[in-house]
Amino acid sequence: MGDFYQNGIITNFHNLRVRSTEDMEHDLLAFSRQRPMSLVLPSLFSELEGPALGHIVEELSQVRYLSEIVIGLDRADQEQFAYAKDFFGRLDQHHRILWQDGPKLQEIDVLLASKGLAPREPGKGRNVWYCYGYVLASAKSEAVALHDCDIVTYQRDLLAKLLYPVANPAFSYDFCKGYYARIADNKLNGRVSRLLVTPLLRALKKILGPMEYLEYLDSFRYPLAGEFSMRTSVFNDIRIPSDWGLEIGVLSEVKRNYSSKRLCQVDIADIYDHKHQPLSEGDVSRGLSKMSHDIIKAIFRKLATNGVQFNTETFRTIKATYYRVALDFIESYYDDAMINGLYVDRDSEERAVELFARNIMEAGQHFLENPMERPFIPSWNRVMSAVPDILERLYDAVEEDNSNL
Ligand SMILES: O=C(O)[C@H](O)COP(=O)(O)O
Repeated sequence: MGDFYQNGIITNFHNLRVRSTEDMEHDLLAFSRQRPMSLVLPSLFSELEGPALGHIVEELSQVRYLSEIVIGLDRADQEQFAYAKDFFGRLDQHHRILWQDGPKLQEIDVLLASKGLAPREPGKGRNVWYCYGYVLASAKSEAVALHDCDIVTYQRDLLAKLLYPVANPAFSYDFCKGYYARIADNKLNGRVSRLLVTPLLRALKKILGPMEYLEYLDSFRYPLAGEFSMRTSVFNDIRIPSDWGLEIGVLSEVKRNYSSKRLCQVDIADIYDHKHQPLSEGDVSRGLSKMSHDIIKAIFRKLATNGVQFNTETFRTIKATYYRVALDFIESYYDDAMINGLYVDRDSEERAVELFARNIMEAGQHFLENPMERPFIPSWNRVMSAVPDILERLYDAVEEDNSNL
């Protein structure tokens, strides 16, 4: 059994392992009458052929409290879209697939691009953004959860725990982030979260002194978790990055719009494993190197909007401080792994930290040279004011694509 520690910044929902999934689902079914719920699944076509998604669909088809499942399907041609319809046909719930590369959704993208409002980069952020647009358009839910499609350890209680805080009408939470331990094959995973994000936040706190934003980000136990839930209206007014800065960007935006009393995190799984990307040390456009670059930039950009001034010297100091903090973290992770009978490869941990330290300098330099770079997708509120019938158009396009589901 875990602990029941509260960090005093956002509410932490623990798993004290005294309640069954069925009992929680029973409550959720009752809540759904007052507060209907949706699930968004951002997926690459390749994930339909991967080891996780088949089982996720099997688990989901036992869930009774969802009004709608919205699948964002990226990188699929016509034949693959037809295959996807069949694949997701096993879901009992009302569900829709957004065929992102299909002609109808591309037409909408072209329309938005002509007004400078379309997401500029492909990726998960873009996929999620269109899915939320569809959730707003279909107006079937008041609470919406999102999780990745590569979770090989998926159990349906993950979804129940994730939705509960925003679905219970007696609670006042608008946003909830999931957390867990990433462990597989007797190893600690979660390299970017453990070895970049937390040590970088601690280094920034050392250098910049107390800052509410840094305390807030640091209060999340797994800031990069791809699993979160929110009241549907939250999405109207947030701007998300289209790149790997998505998770940090969402946390920053909900902080900007809501009191921290309305934000929370929840323990959603005992263990969690997913598809692992290579470190890609030699290539900043791929793998964890690209991911770390995007995340570092997202944090620096947000600090700049909080009044922090950066120059090359600041980035050098951040890099050096980060490096020292991260090495101490490696020690702690190593010992924590040992006491749990797990394994940590110190050499690859140190190589990851060296790469992230280099990327702090590079991302910092990039930030200085491109101060106006904005990977943000506009909020749906802005898009709806520029193209008043956009939600109807999106809804109709998706309905037509899914007409024979
Ligand atoms: O969450 C993370 O830190 C990144 O997604 C990398 O995760 P991994 O080390 O488990 O592949």
